[in-house]
Amino acid sequence: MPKEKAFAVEIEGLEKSFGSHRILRHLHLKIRKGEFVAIVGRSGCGKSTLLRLLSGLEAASGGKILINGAPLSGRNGSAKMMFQDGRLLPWKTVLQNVGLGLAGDWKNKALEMLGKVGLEGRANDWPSSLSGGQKQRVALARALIHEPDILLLDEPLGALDALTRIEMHALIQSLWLEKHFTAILVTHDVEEAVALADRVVLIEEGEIAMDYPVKLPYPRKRDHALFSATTNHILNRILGNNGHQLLHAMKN
Ligand SMILES: Nc1ncnc2c1ncn2[C@@H]1O[C@H](COP(=O)(O)OP(=O)(O)OP(=O)(O)O)[C@@H](O)[C@H]1O
Repeated sequence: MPKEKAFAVEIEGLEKSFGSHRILRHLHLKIRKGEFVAIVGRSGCGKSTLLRLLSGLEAASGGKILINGAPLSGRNGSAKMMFQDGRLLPWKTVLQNVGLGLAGDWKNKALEMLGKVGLEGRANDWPSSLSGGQKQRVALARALIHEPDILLLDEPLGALDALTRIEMHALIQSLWLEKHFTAILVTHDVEEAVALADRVVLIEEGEIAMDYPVKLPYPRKRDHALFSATTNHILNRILGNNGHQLLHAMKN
């Protein structure tokens, strides 16, 4: 029998309010080491808030978060976060951005990481000369160079065009398959969630309303017979009772 993997993240009864506005209510979620979990839900349901709580940027109003079995207090040193805007420093070169915060032989490490995201030729360029997709490749390299246990992805591909997104899915997936970090992705795009995640988790009214295992092999292929059926199933669940009619209307 294979040994069950330990949990990277255990969230127990998590609560978060802003003033009298309760965003997360008694939320429970466990994520195993190396899992890829996508978090979906309607705008404003608290997806980004949950990621900020996991990164330690925000403090909970109640409940517990355990990271690798230990209670989280303050900044989460096991996690790196990637945002929709790459947040590159414009006064540093691409290479310097990737090597930020590293000591010793940082240049060679940064060059190797840039190679993994396909941008070794742009090392000495300024971030302003890169396309949106290239900036996100640099942001991904900058996060992964620290070999974090956990990668928190807050809608990192939200501003990219559809084709670039698909290329980024392949890149993120191949790096995840190679490096075995735990990934937690917030996204509006259910297809993106199905393209990447082991599990798709829906937040509704401050709780986990659905935890759906995506049983498709890696590397994921969009033309797999079950790919669109899985996407539609999840979309229907998010949209509620009207979902089926809505999807049907959109397709006709
Ligand atoms: N610092 C804050 N102070 C007050 N309210 C906040 C703060 N941060 C978030 N909120 C509120 O909490 C709710 C959840 O916000 P959050 O950004 O987590 O939602 P989301 O699900 O990520 O939304 P979207 O999908 O639109 O990005 C929103 O109503 C938001 O206005």
